[in-house]
Amino acid sequence: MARHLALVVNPTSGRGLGARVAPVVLARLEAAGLTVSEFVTTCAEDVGRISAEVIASGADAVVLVGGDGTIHLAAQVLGGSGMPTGIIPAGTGNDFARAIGVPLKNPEAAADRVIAGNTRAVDLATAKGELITTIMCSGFDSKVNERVNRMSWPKGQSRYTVATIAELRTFAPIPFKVTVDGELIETDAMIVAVGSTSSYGGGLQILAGAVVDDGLLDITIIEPISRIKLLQMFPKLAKGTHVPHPLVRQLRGTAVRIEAPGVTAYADGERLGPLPIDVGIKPGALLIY
Ligand SMILES: Nc1ncnc2c1ncn2[C@@H]1O[C@H](COP(=O)(O)OP(=O)(O)OP(=O)(O)O)[C@@H](O)[C@H]1O
Repeated sequence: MARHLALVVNPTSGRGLGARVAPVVLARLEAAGLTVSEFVTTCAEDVGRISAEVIASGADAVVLVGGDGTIHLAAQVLGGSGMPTGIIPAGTGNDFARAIGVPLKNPEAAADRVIAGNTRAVDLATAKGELITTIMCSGFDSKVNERVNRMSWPKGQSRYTVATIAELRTFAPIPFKVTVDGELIETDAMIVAVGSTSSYGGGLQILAGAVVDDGLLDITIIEPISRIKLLQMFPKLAKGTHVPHPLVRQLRGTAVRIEAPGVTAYADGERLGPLPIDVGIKPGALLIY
């Protein structure tokens, strides 16, 4: 029986990659005999609104063409709905797609996962009444994120490199209180990150080893290290080989509270709000291809 899919496209993702990828994906899905309705978003609000309309319309599945910001917006509606969701990576970071093993640079292969039709449920984190599809960061990384969002130049991934170097000049360790399932850790730290997937910033494995469907949050605390050592750690983050470092602490739990003065947390690359923030987990909240 032909399935009816809704293709929700953020044309601005990946500086226009979303718009370029969408026709390729549409053709692939239709060639496989699927009926596809395409919706191109014109603003951020469209992503949630269209996702809600797609669920109400009785479509069999939704396929998102976009990056982590698009997935975050759609997940607010699709999370807990039971709606099978396909992901076609078209962002700059694509960390959620990376976590669930979707081919990152081959939209036709990503579409083939939808065509194959196998689904599985993955966990989503929760904070401040929002669903988080990747990682909430606080500390050096959220300050870099804040700086990136203020920058108009350069474009793309290199903004992170420029912002990281700029932030390093003034950053000092922050006094954190991290409570994991009732156990309080008080420590100065450079970074406290929590989430259900392993990477942010386009593949930096800050939560190396996180499993997307184990019902647990992973937490990484990077305790005070020199600026030069923090900089040296970044290439290791890309491979996840920073973990054996004695000042990198990894924990798991289901309820996490993070407190620190003057820190704004970011989640899925978007501003979440000032600490303190309680993070929880909704096991199996999103059904993905
Ligand atoms: N037409 C639009 N439709 C949807 N979102 C839009 C639109 N125009 C701007 N946006 C904004 O674009 C943001 C970024 O989209 P997205 O995350 O998909 O791309 P990206 O930033 O290139 O990728 P990544 O987050 O993976 O690095 C969204 O969070 C949304 O706020």
